[in-house]
Amino acid sequence: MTLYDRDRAAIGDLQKLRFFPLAVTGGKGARLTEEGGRELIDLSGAWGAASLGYGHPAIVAAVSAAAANPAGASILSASNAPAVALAERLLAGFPGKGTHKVWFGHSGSDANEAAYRAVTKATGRTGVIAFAGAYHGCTVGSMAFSGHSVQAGAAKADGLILLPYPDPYRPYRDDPTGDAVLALLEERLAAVPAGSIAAAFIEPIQSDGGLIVPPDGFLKKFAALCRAHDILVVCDEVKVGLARSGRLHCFEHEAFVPDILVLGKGLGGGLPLSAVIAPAEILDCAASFAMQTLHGNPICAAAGLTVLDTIETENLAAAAEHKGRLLRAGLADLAGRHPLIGDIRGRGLACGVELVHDRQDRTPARSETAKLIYRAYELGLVLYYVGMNGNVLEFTPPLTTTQADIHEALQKLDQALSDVHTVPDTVLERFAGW
Ligand SMILES: Cc1ncc(COP(=O)(O)O)c(/C=N/[C@@H]2CCCCNC2=O)c1O
Repeated sequence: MTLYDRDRAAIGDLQKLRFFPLAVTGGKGARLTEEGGRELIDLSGAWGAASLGYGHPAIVAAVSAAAANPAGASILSASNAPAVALAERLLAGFPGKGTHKVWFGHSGSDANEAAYRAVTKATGRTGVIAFAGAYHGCTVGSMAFSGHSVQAGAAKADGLILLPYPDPYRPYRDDPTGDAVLALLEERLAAVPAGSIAAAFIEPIQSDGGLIVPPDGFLKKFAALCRAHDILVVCDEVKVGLARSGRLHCFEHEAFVPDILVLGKGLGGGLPLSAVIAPAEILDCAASFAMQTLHGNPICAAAGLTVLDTIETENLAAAAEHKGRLLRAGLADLAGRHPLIGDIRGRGLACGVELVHDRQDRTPARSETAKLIYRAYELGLVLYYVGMNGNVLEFTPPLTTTQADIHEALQKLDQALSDVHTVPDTVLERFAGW
């Protein structure tokens, strides 16, 4: 039996989001090694979690040292040096006014859920604003204010106001500025009792909803409108934060500062680690309220400290900005030869390529997208798709990806685009995708 066959026999489908039979035995840099030794370039970086790629020497050294002399295993009932140091580092890099503190978790889901539960507890308000297409997590609490189609069946939060995300390529009410979304929010707020909304959750680039960069100025106007109604603004930067967008924090592109920042994925450099940075009065509103045994694990915290150090020492925000421009320029070159490419967008190394049947009517090319990433896998690329129409290639490679990796990946993608129509429909029957 192959490794993938053993996976199918031993691990349930519950947590699988599969597009092709990738079974990994190792990794180095931006490359994964399959059983049998084939190397693939990972353009997803494990959905953005492998921020420093695989086997980064600094991570290996930090995790090995922490594992050899672990400062306990949790922050719940004993403090530990790595977690305290990481909290201090995160606060030093957050420009929020007043006193903020940190909550540590394992995932973006538990962090968003903790943020939601804490703001409703601290304010006594139950309402929450969020966006269609938003993926804030896969726990009951984080699904309650997520708007992605994959969580459509989940129970939604009482008083949830779900807005269309301002998408310049598919603009709500044909308004590319996003002002029509703000007008809708004003209408929805007028229809609820004043002071009933606790917080608004927004991704500064909506990732699983289609790697959508909002129109310039939207985030700042959205935050101002929320604050005019005394509504806390929560930025979910689990995927696009921590240098990926070309700035340390993605919100910096819009010169506004959220009240609460949620981090995850790349914070752990491939280990399970998330964090919420929020005003002390929110995170001190109760004790033993949002806890899991291994929260604040010192080995994961050591990894987090190394990620932040490496972002600084290797200047990874500027690197992401530069390499992202190279990537998008290469994708634009491909668009000249492949009409399937309808739109190219992103900031830094958070890029999206929307595939359409026709550039005029922009009908989503869902089937071709699934076939393309399957063919790309056969050619040696790991690349997944996102979007409410399942037609947006998502590029969130390790921030340490080299220019040579990008060049080689673009060549393989060029070939995959040429080959899409050779991929039989039957291939997709084995993989559920989104
Ligand atoms: C902006 C944002 N916020 C929170 C989450 C949830 O993070 P976890 O999957 O670490 O719980 C995510 C997770 N996104 C999904 C994870 C499941 C597989 C599909 N691709 C993602 O990136 C996210 O993108």
